[in-house]
Amino acid sequence: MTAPSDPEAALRSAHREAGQGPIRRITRMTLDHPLLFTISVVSTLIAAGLQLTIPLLLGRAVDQTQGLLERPDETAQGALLLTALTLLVVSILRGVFTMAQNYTAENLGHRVGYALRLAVYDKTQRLSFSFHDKSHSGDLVTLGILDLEGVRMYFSTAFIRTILLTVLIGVGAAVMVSIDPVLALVALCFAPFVAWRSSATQLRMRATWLELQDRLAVLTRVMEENLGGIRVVRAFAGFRHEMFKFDRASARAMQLAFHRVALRVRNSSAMTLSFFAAMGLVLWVGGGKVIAGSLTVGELTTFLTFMTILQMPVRQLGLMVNAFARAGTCGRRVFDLLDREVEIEDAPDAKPLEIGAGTLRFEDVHFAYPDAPESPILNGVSFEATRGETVGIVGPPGSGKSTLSHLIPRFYDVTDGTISIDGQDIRNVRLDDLRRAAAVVQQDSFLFTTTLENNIAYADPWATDTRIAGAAGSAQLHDYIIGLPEQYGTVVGERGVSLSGGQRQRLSIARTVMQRPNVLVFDDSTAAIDAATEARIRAAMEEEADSRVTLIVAHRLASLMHADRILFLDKGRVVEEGTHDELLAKGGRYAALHALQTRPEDDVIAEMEDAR
Ligand SMILES: Nc1ncnc2c1ncn2[C@@H]1O[C@H](COP(=O)(O)OP(=O)(O)OP(=O)(O)O)[C@@H](O)[C@H]1O
Repeated sequence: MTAPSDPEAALRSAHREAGQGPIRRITRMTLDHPLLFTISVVSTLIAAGLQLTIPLLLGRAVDQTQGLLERPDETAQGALLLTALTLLVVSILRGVFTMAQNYTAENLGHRVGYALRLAVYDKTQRLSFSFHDKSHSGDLVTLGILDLEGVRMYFSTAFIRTILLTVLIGVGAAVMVSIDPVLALVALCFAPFVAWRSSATQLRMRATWLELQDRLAVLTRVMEENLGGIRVVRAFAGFRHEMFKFDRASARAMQLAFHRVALRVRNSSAMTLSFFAAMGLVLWVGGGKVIAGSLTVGELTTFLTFMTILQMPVRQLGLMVNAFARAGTCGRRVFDLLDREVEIEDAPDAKPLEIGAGTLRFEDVHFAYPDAPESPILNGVSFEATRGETVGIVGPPGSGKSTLSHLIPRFYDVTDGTISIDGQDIRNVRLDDLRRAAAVVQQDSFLFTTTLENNIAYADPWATDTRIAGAAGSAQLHDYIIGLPEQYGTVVGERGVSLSGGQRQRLSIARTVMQRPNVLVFDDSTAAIDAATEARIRAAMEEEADSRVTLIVAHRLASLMHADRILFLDKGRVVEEGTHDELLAKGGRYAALHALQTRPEDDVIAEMEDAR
């Protein structure tokens, strides 16, 4: 048995027998806990055996009571007492072993669930952006909760139940046949019908459950979007339309729920009816045999008790079939994710990144997103920047500026060409080293629901207060933070204080600066910050700028015109390159953009039309 939480062992267990069928893999995972597995199976067998002796003991007790009524003596009384005591001991032992079986089976199921939950989380952290671009986060959450639950329940509801039901039904039927084959046939006539009804209904219930799950997912998505876009909804007075959308999804889910209830109730009534009909038949046929003297009252009692005991496992056959089907589908989804190839990870011979002069070089870089290989985004981009240099990247929307910056920390790999740092191809160095050395301040500034301090020190949780305050100072956020009642202890994010767009971006800058990267990329990350604050941020960072390469992607030329070199990107190609003054003198695309941003729009448009 592994320790209650041993992450390494859990991850190994979840990845065993990759590529095999889900049921086989889940069963294999349960075998990683041999002690729990053995206790659970042995307890199940003993509990089932003990349960099967109860009808025999009851039958014997009834015969002994009858004998006592006919001929009361101490021996008969003693025998009845012994049977009663045995019944008591058997019942207690059965309870103890059932308890052991339930506890160990649930315990084992939770360990399997823990291992898979960890492995799923680990995988989603490592899978490349190209995977996350295509996946809906809601679907991953569903997989991480509902599908894992289906797999977790496998051991107790499918595996152990199969052993229990096989022993109870198999041995129970054999014992009845050995007492009276004809009566056994009558007693068991309800079993095939109930087993069929139960299995068929459970499979139909499963199909409707999957549909209900889909409908609930739609409902969640409608709600998520509505809450996420609450400002848009209010601004466009979209309340009625949103209400209609929600009501339609909700009504569909309710109809399906009604259908499921009707299915369950109808099925349960039919099974109960057939069971009592069979019991009536046994009483009728068995009663006749008792009168004829070929069966004792005790034996008839044994039959009736067996039937009561067997009713539960026969009805549960459907649940067992359902548990296998559920574990199969849920397991397939979970293992498909776990078996997914991680496109971007350390090469087998990845080396530590060694920083010397800190030179970043793009050599004839080509790139297309993996899901659209026929639409190249970058077409032969080459440039070089050394420590202390600032490179500005500008160009029309969609020209590939953000894409270019995302290639540096290997969010995606180049399709062709090479990106290197100090001559080391970034695909050949350790990913952790690379991502510590090359950091991107993203366009969207994500805040974790925690304190400002934790948000800023995300990359280095052990950073001193002085460093955190220093980073916030460089990002021009320190003065705002110390004005808050809780200062750096203020909780931000969904359940905390709301920050403005500009403040979020400044926090994002502080977080990245904390990392002291060798290559720092600003991906349009000052768009929500006013020009004066931006200039102050730039001045504050001037000192540290000497220790790294800085790349600035921006639409506002004021953000990058101070750069040592500016690249004008269009359709994934560098169409102009030079300093601000050189590019102005050239009178090309950059100069036109500059004119547009610095002079009245009408003048520039008129000038451009004249030039045509
Ligand atoms: N994850 C993605 N998968 C597929 N295509 C993408 C993805 N991200 C961006 N693109 C496409 O790549 C092209 C370049 O996008 P990119 O964001 O790099 O441009 P950009 O120059 O930064 O634009 P903007 O100035 O508007 O931010 C666009 O056509 C965009 O639709």
